[in-house]
Amino acid sequence: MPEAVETMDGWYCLHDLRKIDWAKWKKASEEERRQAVDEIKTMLREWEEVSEARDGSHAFYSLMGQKADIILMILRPTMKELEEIELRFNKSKFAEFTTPSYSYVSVVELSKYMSKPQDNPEDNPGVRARLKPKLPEWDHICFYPMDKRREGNDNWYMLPMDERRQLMYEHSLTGRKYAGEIKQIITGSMGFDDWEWSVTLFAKDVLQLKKIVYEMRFDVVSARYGEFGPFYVGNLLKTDDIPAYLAV
Ligand code: VOV
Repeated sequence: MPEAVETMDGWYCLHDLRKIDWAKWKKASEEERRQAVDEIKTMLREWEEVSEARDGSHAFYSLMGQKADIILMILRPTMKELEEIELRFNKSKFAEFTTPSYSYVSVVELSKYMSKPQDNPEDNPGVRARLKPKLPEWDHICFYPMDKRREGNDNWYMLPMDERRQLMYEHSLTGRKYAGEIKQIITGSMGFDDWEWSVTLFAKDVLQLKKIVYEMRFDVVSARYGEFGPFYVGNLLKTDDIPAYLAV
């Protein structure tokens, strides 16, 4: 039986994607709109304080295309805290003008493919920091869920550990070419959501998102074993820019 790789798990993660009901938003009174904007700005400011205290992190972006208008990605030490945030957002004035379009529940995950058997990577402060990452405020985000294929001869879960390790090593070499251009957060979601992992990429230059995903398509681990869900791409929505984004 192939051996399962051990994972290290960090902060819990919720991706919450919503559409804005622009027709309803336009019909709302100026007072209602002001209240909704103030409330969302207050929430974000409070989350910025949580982030500064290193008790969590979040990202807020507007999305391109018609699948959704906004994405909130939030990281917290417990699932309970994620629930409180989701509930608070749902009960806010602003939520009255949104409809849910997609959500994803997972936990920041690093696997031990690259670590030596005698080492405990969690002793390494760099590894611990990656399990509780501060999400970068880079201009662009790309989010998608993915699986490893289990089909006939292309079954990731039937490969021996050494083969999987080698394929992950090759994957890491492609990834490293994008150091400084792309920051990736991989979260595991087996038992939590419909796909096995979520991939969230941050980029300063939006084109680098296309380039890394394209180049990785040729890594055997993606070419042969990768299956992908919907892709979402968007632009940073800074708290101070929210009134302009929502102005009608
Ligand atoms: C910025 C680039 C980048 C870099 C440097 C990088 C490196 C690494 C390393 C070293 C490791 C293994 C150890 C660990 O840290 O877990 C991983 C792990 C993983 N990756 Fe990755 N990845 C990147 C980027 C990156 C991308 C763009 C994708 C999507 C693939 C695509 O085709 O669309 C991805 C996927 C994953 C997944 C799903 C896993 C977990 C697989 C599993 O079976 O456990 N990843 N990844």
